[in-house]
Amino acid sequence: MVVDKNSQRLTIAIQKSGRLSKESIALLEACGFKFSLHEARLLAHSSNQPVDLLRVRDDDIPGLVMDGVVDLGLVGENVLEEARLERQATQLPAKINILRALDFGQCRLSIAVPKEDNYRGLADLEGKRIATTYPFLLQNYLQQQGIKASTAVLTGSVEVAPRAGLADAICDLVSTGATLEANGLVEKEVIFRSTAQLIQRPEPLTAAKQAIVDQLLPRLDGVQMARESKYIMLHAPKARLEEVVALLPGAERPTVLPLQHSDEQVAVHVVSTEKLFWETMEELKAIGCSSILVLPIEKMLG
Ligand SMILES: Nc1ncnc2c1ncn2[C@@H]1O[C@H](COP(=O)(O)OP(=O)(O)OP(=O)(O)O)[C@@H](O)[C@H]1O
Ligand SMILES: O=P(O)(O)OC[C@H]1O[C@H](OP(=O)(O)OP(=O)(O)O)[C@H](O)[C@@H]1O
Ligand SMILES: [Mg+2]
Repeated sequence: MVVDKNSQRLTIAIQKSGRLSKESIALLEACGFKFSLHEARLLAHSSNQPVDLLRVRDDDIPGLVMDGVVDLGLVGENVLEEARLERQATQLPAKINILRALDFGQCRLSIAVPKEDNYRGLADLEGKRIATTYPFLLQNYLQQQGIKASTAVLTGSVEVAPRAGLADAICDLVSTGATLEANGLVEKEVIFRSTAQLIQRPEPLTAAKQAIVDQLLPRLDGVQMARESKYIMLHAPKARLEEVVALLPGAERPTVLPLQHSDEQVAVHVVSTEKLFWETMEELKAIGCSSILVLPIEKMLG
């Protein structure tokens, strides 16, 4: 399979199978692209747009985009930054356009040590060996902190390295912390915070491809904004309207409607840009609100 660099079809590289795969496809589909995916195939065509998906290991995505082999990529910032540092060190082109930070793939790259260690601070890592998949991000951090430590580069199962006698500490991705805990490790230093990113190759796109990106970005913003927002409807006592609005996060301009057969109560409709917690709903009820409905929003534009 060869990706034709001069094709008029916009090529987007995504992770084939892993933490970002499902959400990458779901996001592009929510933006209106239709794909028919065959598990074994690397390339998937969109049936309704001149767009192709290239499904690869996430480590390959930054290089493919930086070299202009594909036009766009969806990849974790951790993998992107690691590739950028590695390419800078080896004098390879490392330019990239970051188009958007995305709302999935949130994790952090942290240094963790065995729980029985009496870790007092970074200075304890001086002269030690740290196992990691991200040697450039790690060495960059250690250098900034003035610490000299060696690295053992592992592409997987980093968390077993201390027990296996391969390293004194690890530097790996953490989300819930369950992997560290299961391996008797404790998180000590967060060195990088990451989320998935939409990236574009550095050279300008053809007008036809640029037109697709110009259409994609507002749709993507709309999808992400809608995912964070809720449509809230409730009945509120007219006399306590100000208190009600103050309780609703991000709802500065509510629609207030009269209710038939009621002078004291009004209907309030708002789009709230933040999560609405049970506690807030209970407070609304306590000041006399009723029929409180919280609805998901599918799409938002302008
Ligand atoms: N626990 C996590 N929670 C949330 N996001 C994560 C988590 N672990 C990793 N990620 C993000 O998802 C990306 C992909 O993680 P995954 O574990 O699938 O990578 P991988 O094993 O290197 O996959 P590949 O086979 O494509 O190389 C990571 O680079 C990171 O940005
Ligand atoms: O803090 P936690 O919620 O436990 O998540 C952290 C784990 O998640 C990732 O691995 P993943 O589960 O994607 O599998 P992999 O190691 O096979 O890539 C990462 O490499 C950690 O091992
Ligand atoms: Mg990988």
